[in-house]
Amino acid sequence: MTLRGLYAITDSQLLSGKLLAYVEAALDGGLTLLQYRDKSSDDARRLREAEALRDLCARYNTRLIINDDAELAARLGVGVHLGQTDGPLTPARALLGPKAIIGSTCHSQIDLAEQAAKEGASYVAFGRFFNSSTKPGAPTATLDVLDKARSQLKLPICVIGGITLDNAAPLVAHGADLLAVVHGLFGADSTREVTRRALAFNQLLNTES
Ligand SMILES: Cc1ncc(COP(=O)(O)OP(=O)(O)O)c(N)n1
Ligand SMILES: Cc1nc(C(=O)O)sc1CCOP(=O)(O)O
Ligand SMILES: [Mg+2]
Repeated sequence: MTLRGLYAITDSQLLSGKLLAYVEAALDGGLTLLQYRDKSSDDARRLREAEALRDLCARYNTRLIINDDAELAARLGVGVHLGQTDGPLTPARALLGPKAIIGSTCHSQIDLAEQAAKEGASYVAFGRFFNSSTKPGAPTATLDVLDKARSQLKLPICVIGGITLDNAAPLVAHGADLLAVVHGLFGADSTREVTRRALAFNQLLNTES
């Protein structure tokens, strides 16, 4: 499976009251993956919103990924992203089946990525590369790890953390396949601007490789 492109991630505060409109605007500009990320414990809302996003993504032929929650992903028949404390990958792969997309947070550690590959991850995520208002305390990563990852790993490489149109080019030049973005995409004043940014991210991915 080729996984390359813009990977939009939702944020419940940033997208409060405009989740579907802003996600559809991003889809209009082109998304390879969409991650539903809601850190609240409102299970009913999470199910409702995730179902709506699954149906929306299906219209655009974009794969939906649920953050943290393999059970919810299984219920909806979509993929999951798991961090280092979100449970093991092997049972998640068994639960979701061979075709599901499963992502793994590896911070800046190649050994974590090699382990994730062995346990059935579909892509590995490194970050954070820049200051992030969404997750300010995430451990940092540098371009060196991206170079190592590119030369040592066969899986698609995702980068995350403070990525914007102004700082993404070096990440692509150093081998990133997936640009995972929250604020740099959705922190916009209008749906039109979200679509413009998504189109521009895609252009950047196509010209830098
Ligand atoms: C694509 C992608 N990469 C990294 C993360 C971070 O996952 P995690 O470390 O589990 O942190 P939370 O997002 O759960 O706060 C991610 N969600 N997506
Ligand atoms: C959810 C998340 N994980 C990170 C990591 O480094 O693992 S950084 C991050 C936040 C990404 O949002 P923004 O694009 O607004 O910085
Ligand atoms: Mg997590």
